[in-house]
Amino acid sequence: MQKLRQILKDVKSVKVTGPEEIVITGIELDSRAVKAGMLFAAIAGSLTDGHNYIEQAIKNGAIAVLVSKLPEVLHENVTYLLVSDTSEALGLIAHAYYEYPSRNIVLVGVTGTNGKTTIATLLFKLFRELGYSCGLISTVQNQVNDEVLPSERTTPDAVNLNKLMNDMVEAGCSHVFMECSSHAIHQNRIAGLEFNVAIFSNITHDHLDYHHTFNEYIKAKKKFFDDLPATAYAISNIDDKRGVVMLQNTKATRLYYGLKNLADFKGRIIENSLTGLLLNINNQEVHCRLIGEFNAYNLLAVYGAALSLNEPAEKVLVALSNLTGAEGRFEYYVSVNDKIIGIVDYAHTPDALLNVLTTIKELRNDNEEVITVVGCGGDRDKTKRPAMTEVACEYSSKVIITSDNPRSENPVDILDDMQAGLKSEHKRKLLVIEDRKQAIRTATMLSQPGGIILIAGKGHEKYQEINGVKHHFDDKEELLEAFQTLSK
Ligand SMILES: CC(=O)N[C@H]1[C@@H](OP(=O)(O)OP(=O)(O)OC[C@H]2O[C@@H](n3ccc(=O)[nH]c3=O)[C@H](O)[C@@H]2O)O[C@H](CO)[C@@H](O)[C@@H]1O[C@H](C)C(=O)N[C@@H](C)C(=O)N[C@H](CCC(=O)O)C(=O)O
Ligand SMILES: Nc1ncnc2c1ncn2[C@@H]1O[C@H](COP(=O)(O)OP(=O)(O)OP(=O)(O)O)[C@@H](O)[C@H]1O
Ligand SMILES: N[C@H](CCC[C@H](N)C(=O)O)C(=O)O
Ligand SMILES: [Mg+2]
Repeated sequence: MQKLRQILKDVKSVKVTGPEEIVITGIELDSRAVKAGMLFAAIAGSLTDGHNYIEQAIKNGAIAVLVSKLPEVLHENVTYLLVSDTSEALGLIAHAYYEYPSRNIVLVGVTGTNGKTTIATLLFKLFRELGYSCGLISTVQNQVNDEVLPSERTTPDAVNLNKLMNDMVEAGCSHVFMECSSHAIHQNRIAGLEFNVAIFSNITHDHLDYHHTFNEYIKAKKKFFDDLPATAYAISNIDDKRGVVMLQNTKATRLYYGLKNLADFKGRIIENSLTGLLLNINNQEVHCRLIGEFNAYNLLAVYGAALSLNEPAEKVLVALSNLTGAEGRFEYYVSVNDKIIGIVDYAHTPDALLNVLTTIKELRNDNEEVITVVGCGGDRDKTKRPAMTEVACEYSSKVIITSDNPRSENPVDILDDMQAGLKSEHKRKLLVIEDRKQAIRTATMLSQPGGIILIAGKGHEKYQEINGVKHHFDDKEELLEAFQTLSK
């Protein structure tokens, strides 16, 4: 419950029509979920516009509405708040409604195409290990210290995000680590939040269904750094082509990490094996349990963030050496009889797939076969489909393409898209098995003893989404069952 006047304090230009001295009981951006006494925020979306549902919101009990254009007929007992950008105003209002949670914690945000979940999760685990009370907001799960909460999206909408962050403050958290997806930045879900540290991992091909061009996608991510205050630290990957540009217009203190170029947090890989990474970070050696060059970057980002928050290097390195990665990221299992290695990984972009497969290539012997099982999500960026198949074929001995959340699309159409323009030498490596369970079974049956199977794209996900229904499905469970069948 908050006074309207109080929560409008940060919205610069707002024209109020109707009663001003009111108290609201909550904020909603979906008219269907509005309850008595709430403020309804009308947001223009990709499918429809919240402005079309103002009447329904009022019928459901809204006493205030946030709009960018006034409806023709106004209700006397409803307060209309006219602003130029409702999604930005909503961010500021939600932050104020939940008593500015970001001001009461150290807030670290991570953006980039790949690595957000890994970096945010490692930071959460690291700071827990260092003795802090912490919150995590991520694709896999949200967490308040040891309490695990389900996560529906990478970054929740402004209302749920501020509510969750406020719960974290109330639970005594001193630090919160969160992923900031490009959708979230673009839709102002994080507007008004005061970040202490912002991290950029990398930018490659993804989400062009939403951002349309690569430049728009870059601009969306860059906005995160442009909006930082001068007191914050902006930490970027200097080896990424866009690593410097990302921080070009930030007021924050710029810091860089990297393996190749000169950087504030400079790493070198001494050894990279299936048991982990031996790294040299700023002239100190550390052995970490994560695997692959891309994880060396993630670990450097984590190290940089911890040092910028004044944690001592020695303590950070000791804690880092104990950490495991996030669920469903390069998790590997070995079959009992045939010593087949099965790897479950969330790679769902061409770049992530390339990274994972080149890492596997570095770690295996030349004579070991690699079978990749991969699919592409329905209602998502279609241009990545053939690119993912090409990468999979280039770096695997055999590829089985299959379903990965077809959503409202016909799975066969997605599989067709994945084969568009495929070179003939790649076609020869390809099997098409729509049913993901069968695809995983087939991979284990085709695998030679000592071979490697990569199951890519779903990682931690526990479902297969078909026509709006989420059916239980777990790559790890399927892999282990297939291994058991093999050993019978
Ligand atoms: C593409 C995208 O980001 N969509 C988000 C967006 O929906 P939209 O623009 O399609 O909304 P819409 O359906 O057009 O409706 C517009 C507005 O009208 C309202 N409405 C609609 C119908 C009605 O009867 N009443 C009503 O009030 C809606 O609540 C909405 O506020 O705004 C909605 C409200 O916040 C979000 O729920 C929705 O996320 C959907 C579920 C989604 O799938 N988002 C994904 C793509 C996403 O955000 N992913 C990122 C990154 C993923 C990654 O890590 O790679 C994430 O952060 O999770
Ligand atoms: N720094 C990195 N660079 C490139 N690829 C990476 C990096 N870190 C992880 N990956 C690959 O990308 C996959 C996704 O990693 P992660 O979940 O950490 O990224 P994310 O940015 O959170 O993804 P999403 O946007 O889907 O939530 C991993 O399973 C791995 O294959
Ligand atoms: N969280 C991201 C990646 C999902 C990866 C894959 N499993 C898919 O469903 O496309 C998204 O919703 O776009
Ligand atoms: Mg993520």
